[in-house]
Order: sequence, then structure tokens, then C-alpha cells
Amino acid sequence: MTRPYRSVLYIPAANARAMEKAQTLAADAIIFDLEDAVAPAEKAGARELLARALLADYSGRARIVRINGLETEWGEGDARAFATGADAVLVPKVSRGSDLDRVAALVPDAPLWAMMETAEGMLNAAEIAAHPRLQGMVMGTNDLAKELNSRFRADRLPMMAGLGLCLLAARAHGRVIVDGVFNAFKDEDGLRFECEQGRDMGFDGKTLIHPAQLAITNEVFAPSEPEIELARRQIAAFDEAKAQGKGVAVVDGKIVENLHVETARATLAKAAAIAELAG
Ligand SMILES: CC(C)(COP(=O)(O)OP(=O)(O)OC[C@H]1O[C@@H](n2cnc3c(N)ncnc32)[C@H](O)[C@@H]1OP(=O)(O)O)[C@@H](O)C(=O)NCCC(=O)NCCSC(=O)C[C@H](O)C(=O)O
Ligand SMILES: [Mg+2]
Repeated sequence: MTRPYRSVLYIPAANARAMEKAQTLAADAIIFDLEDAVAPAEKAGARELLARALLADYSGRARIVRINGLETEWGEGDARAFATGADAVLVPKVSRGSDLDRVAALVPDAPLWAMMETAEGMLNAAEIAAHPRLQGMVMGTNDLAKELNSRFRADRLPMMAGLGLCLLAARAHGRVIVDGVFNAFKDEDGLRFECEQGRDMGFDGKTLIHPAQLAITNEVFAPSEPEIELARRQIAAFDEAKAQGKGVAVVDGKIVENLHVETARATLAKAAAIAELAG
């Protein structure tokens, strides 16, 4: 069954307390960050703290390690240190498919994830998504806004071209894709608006910076009760229509064809995966 990735929480790998706390948080996945959330003076210590933290039990949550870029003095050591022991390695600032090749060689067994956060990366999203070792993509909307010189807008109009290109690329190649962070972690209404926008666009989930963002995000990216109930009725109605030799059913005045049944089955599978993770 496919894992859910509704909520993907960043934790600075220099913060031992936060990494411990994460063992009991309701995040679907965790990104242990060695890159931007860790100051240069803390990089070496963070690597050691993280190696210890990864021995703990995170109750089935996906554990993803964001390494420093290979152009930095820490990148290669990070990749070697976490070639095993995590569920995936997240590569920052991926601009083209070949950026993943060197990391892939250093990390032969773990799946790779790519931070999508450069202008070049947006233009090469399809090539990046096609990389054979890639499992998932993470929007880095802070870095992207910096590169674009765009202003923050609640409707994220300046981000739409990049978000759309990456989403298309991820879907074309069957990759997981999660939306960028919402920086104002005490603004619940703003977070809900952005989660709903991301969910409506088709993202699997959202990256988060604070545990206070988990509940809203998990709620918005999960199938709602009415969606689950509708999915069940669509499947039942289609099965009945099929038994009568018809290819189309009607539910609540709307047609249900094979493709809608596939979506309905995916909704039920996602709900089941969420329930399984919750235990
Ligand atoms: C944003 C923060 C610096 C706020 O920290 P703080 O003031 O300590 O928060 P609180 O006092 O409210 O914390 C309450 C308790 O929650 C724990 N905590 C806080 N944050 C996390 C977390 N991320 N994961 C797990 N636990 C967390 C605290 O330890 C407190 O616990 P307790 O002691 O039991 O009370 C801080 O939240 C933070 O550092 N967040 C992560 C920032 C980060 O990782 N940034 C980098 C990723 S964002 C990015 O780079 C995206 C991308 O690349 C782009 O370009 O867009
Ligand atoms: Mg970034």
C-alpha cells in the first residue's frame, strides 16, 4: 500500500529535543535537515546527533535526510553518512537530472528525493522527475521566491508556473510530490488556505516547519468522510451498472465511468493507508 505523505515535517538535525519529540508527532514523514536549518558551526555535530536519532522508533513514519549540496564542504560526507539508515535522501537545489547522478553513486541503495527550488529546476522538472532513482519531489518555495525575486502573496500567483510544472512532471513519472512550507507557523487560517490550494492542485501533502501545523495539514490532505462515502457509492453503482451490461452509472446526478472508479479506489486506498499509519 502507498504511504501517505500528507504532512512532512522538517526538523533541524542540530535540535536533539525536536528530533526526540518527533517520535510521538502525527507527521506522515519527517525531513531531518542538515542543510539550511543548521548553521555551519553546527554541521558536524548535527550529523552525529542525527545518526543517533535515526536509531529511534518513528512508528512507521518515513524518515528522509536532507543533505547539504555536494558543492559544499559537507555534502559528500552527509551522503556517505546516510547512505543507509534512512528511508530516503533528499538532495537540495536540484537543477537538472545529472545533479542526482553523483548523489546516486554515493548512496547506491536509498531512494532519492529532489528539492525543487531553483528556476533552472522548474524548467528541467520533467528531466529530474524521470531520474530512475527518484521517489519524490519537495517544493522549496522560499528558495524559489528568492531566485524569482517574487513577493509573498496569499494566492501564490508568482509560484503557480513552477508549482504546476513540477506537479505535471511528478505525475507524468509517478513520483510523490509535496508542497512548500508556510512560514507564518502561528497563522492557522493562512495555513489552511494554502493547504487547500495545494490539495486542490493535486499535491500529496505539504512540508511543515512546526508541529502546530500538523493537525490542519493532516485534515486537509486526507480524504474527507463525504469523499469516502461518495467513493463507496460510486464503486457500488458502477459495479451494478456493469452487471447490467452498462459502462456508465449515475450518482448524485453525475456520470461515473471507469476513470472515476479508479479515482474512487485511490481515495479509499489513501484513507486505508492513513488509518494503518495511525495504528
Ligand atoms: C520555527 C522554529 C524555530 C520555532 O521554534 P520554537 O520557538 O522552539 O518553537 P516552540 O517553542 O513553539 O516549540 C514548541 C515545541 O515543539 C518543538 N518543535 C518546534 N519545532 C519543531 C519541529 N520542526 N519538529 C519537531 N519539534 C519541534 C520544540 O522543541 C518544542 O518542544 P517542547 O520542548 O516539548 O516544548 C522551529 O519550529 C524550527 O526550527 N522549525 C524548523 C525550521 C526548519 O527546519 N527550517 C528549514 C526547512 S524550511 C526550508 O528550508 C524549505 C525549503 O528549502 C525552501 O527553500 O522553501
Ligand atoms: Mg530551500
